[in-house]
Amino acid sequence: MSPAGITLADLTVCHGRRPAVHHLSGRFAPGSLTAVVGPNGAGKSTLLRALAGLHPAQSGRIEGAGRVALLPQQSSIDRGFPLSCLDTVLFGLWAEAGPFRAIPRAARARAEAALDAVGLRGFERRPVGSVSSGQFQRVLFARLLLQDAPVVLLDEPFNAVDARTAADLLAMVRRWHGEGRTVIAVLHDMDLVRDAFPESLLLARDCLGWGRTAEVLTAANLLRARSMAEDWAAGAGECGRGRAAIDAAAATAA
Ligand SMILES: Nc1ncnc2c1ncn2[C@@H]1O[C@H](COP(=O)(O)OP(=O)(O)OP(=O)(O)O)[C@@H](O)[C@H]1O
Repeated sequence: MSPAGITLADLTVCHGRRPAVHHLSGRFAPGSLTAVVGPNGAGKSTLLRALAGLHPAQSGRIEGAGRVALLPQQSSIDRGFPLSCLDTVLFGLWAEAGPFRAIPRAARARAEAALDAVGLRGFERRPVGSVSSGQFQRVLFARLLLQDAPVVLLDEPFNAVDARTAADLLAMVRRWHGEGRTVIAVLHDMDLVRDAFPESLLLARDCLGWGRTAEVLTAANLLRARSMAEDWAAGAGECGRGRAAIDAAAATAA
């Protein structure tokens, strides 16, 4: 697996005119394992979607993301579609194969192997609407396995799963890290982050810290993130720095 690093250069990502990620600069080193943490509404999911190319930058740049595999938040997925577990895994190849091409037999075999690897052998034909939350999260991890991307983006991967499933999925995350993939996960469990994630990015729209987890997740930083969230609950403003100011800042830095 050739390692992929991702650089963010003064990245701002908006919903409408409101910034969800605000002038974020830094680098996910190749092969790093980073937790993205912060209060509700801090911009974590928006950042992941931008890294996956699903949400455009308002200003600034994302460099080097290349081929990524995204695990979206489970709550954002409609399981009402009559799709089988195997088809859901195969869905991961649509970006490469296109929606109207036949799925090669080898890909089907790989998808079956991926379901097997996450402990769901025999679930191939089960409709995704009929499996539990934890089983569905395993299906989504199987999809990531099939995608086999150098960058893996995980949005709250251990939400609504039991301890056994969380341990199995965390083992998979550690394996990806060991294989040299760049892994970025949105998480709320600070104990887990401190225990298993060497790097952290603390976001509250603005970046409050990015680096070694112990240095980022200080009591002072976490308190500041919380108070920023309380401030914006009263009403988020537009980005105060206009295009001209951004260009001037970039020119000064160059
Ligand atoms: N589709 C959307 N349209 C408008 N605003 C949105 C949309 N999605 C998110 N937002 C807003 O953007 C901000 C950041 O949302 P985002 O989902 O990225 O935060 P988050 O840190 O992932 O939150 P959480 O921890 O609750 O999942 C929030 O204020 C949210 O209300």
